[in-house]
Amino acid sequence: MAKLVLIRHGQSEWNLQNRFTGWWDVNLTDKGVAEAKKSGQMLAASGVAFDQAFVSVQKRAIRTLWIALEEMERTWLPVTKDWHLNERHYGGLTGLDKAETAAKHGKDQVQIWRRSYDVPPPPMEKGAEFDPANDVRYAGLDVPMTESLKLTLERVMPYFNAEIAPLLKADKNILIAAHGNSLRAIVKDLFDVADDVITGVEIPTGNPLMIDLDADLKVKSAAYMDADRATEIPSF
Ligand SMILES: O=C(O)[C@@H](CO)OP(=O)(O)O
Repeated sequence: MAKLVLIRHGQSEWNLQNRFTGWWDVNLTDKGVAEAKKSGQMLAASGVAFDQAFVSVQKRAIRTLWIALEEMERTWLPVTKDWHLNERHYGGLTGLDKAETAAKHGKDQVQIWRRSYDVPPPPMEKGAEFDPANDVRYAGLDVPMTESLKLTLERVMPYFNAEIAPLLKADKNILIAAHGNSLRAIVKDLFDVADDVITGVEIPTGNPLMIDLDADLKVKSAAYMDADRATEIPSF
């Protein structure tokens, strides 16, 4: 049975400041670094032998993975970085304060932008302060201007199915370091979570979710490694 571990990056500077982040490339806080270290220590203690790791092209996830691999004495592990694992693009909300935005547009509207399955936030304006479109790492890509969870899933899952699923089916143990919503997309698909239920699934920062998968990628067991910071796992 293959093991798949999903780690959401440790606390980021904009998690701490309560700002919509999306594709903006913010760093980890000291607390985020500590969460990543603890993740690595728990993964080392689990004794699982990982074959490969995957990560987005955003430094909060890359650093989380690197710090965890350091703790595991596994910095030599093959790592694939790919933008398909990026956080969902937060459109025109990127950089704004979540509480101020709720005060301006109403809590309900902000909750729809944050957690509805298929309503994307207002699009990013071209050339706006936090528009990543001209970032060299995205050269040649049709960078989205906004993404709902549904749109995020539609870019994450074809990548997962093409690049990661075959490894899991071949019984390889895989580590993925990514983001609240790119991981929510993977969880939705693997656990077959309904559209109106996935919106209530909150993946904690820096807390590895260890999943056992059979050869058909059916979930056989799943648990957060740091039980004190665990959230509810969807049924399977
Ligand atoms: O700001 C973001 O990019 C995400 C993750 O931190 O926030 P939310 O909880 O609204 O999905």
